[in-house]
Amino acid sequence: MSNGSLDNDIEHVLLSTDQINARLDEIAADISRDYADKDVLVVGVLKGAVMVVADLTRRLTIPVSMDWMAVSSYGSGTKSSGVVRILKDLDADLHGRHVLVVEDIIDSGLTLSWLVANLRSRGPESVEIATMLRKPDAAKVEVDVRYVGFDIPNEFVVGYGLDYAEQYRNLPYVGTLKPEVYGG
Ligand SMILES: O=P(O)(O)OC[C@H]1O[C@H](OP(=O)(O)OP(=O)(O)O)[C@H](O)[C@@H]1O
Ligand code: HPA
Ligand SMILES: [Mg+2]
Repeated sequence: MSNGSLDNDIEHVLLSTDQINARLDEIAADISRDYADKDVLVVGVLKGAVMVVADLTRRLTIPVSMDWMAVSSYGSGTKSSGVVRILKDLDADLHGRHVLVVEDIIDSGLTLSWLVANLRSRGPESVEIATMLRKPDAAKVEVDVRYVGFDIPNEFVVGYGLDYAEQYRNLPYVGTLKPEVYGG
């Protein structure tokens, strides 16, 4: 990890801040239309989804509640362990609610397939998913996603909430890391 600018460790930029913002405008318009007159609970999945939830919900023109869940399947590495742990559960009761799960990325799909099954067992009216990024070539399980920001290649990415060893979440764009960063 460099001591200089945050940008120094980035190999190439996959999605610029402008691209992310333009896509957020479109998805927020879709969600505002689809959920008009519904009692929506936005569930943000900590920690990666913090940026997406903040930027997406501010663009919605409908009232929503927000709640947070923390699950982790990656630890500090770059591969999903497939074992999902609940680190923090929701405060809200899901009975009769329209739940919109917001994620930063669907990679193997293991986290969300597990999470959606878990949330469905709590009696919600509906459960849908919005994700900023998806890696179609990395899918180990199919997850039915209603709103997708961008499909990206099967490379490890950082920024816009996504971390490597808890760093780079605050990059305002999405990029790949230089190989020497993983070298330690
Ligand atoms: O589709 P998958 O292969 O399951 O990967 C996606 C999940 O992995 C990341 O979370 P992580 O466990 O790294 O926690 P974090 O959000 O705190 O970084 C990401 O935020 C998703 O929740
Ligand atoms: O590509 C990724 N980058 C960071 N965190 C992740 N969690 C799943 N996939 C990724
Ligand atoms: Mg992570």
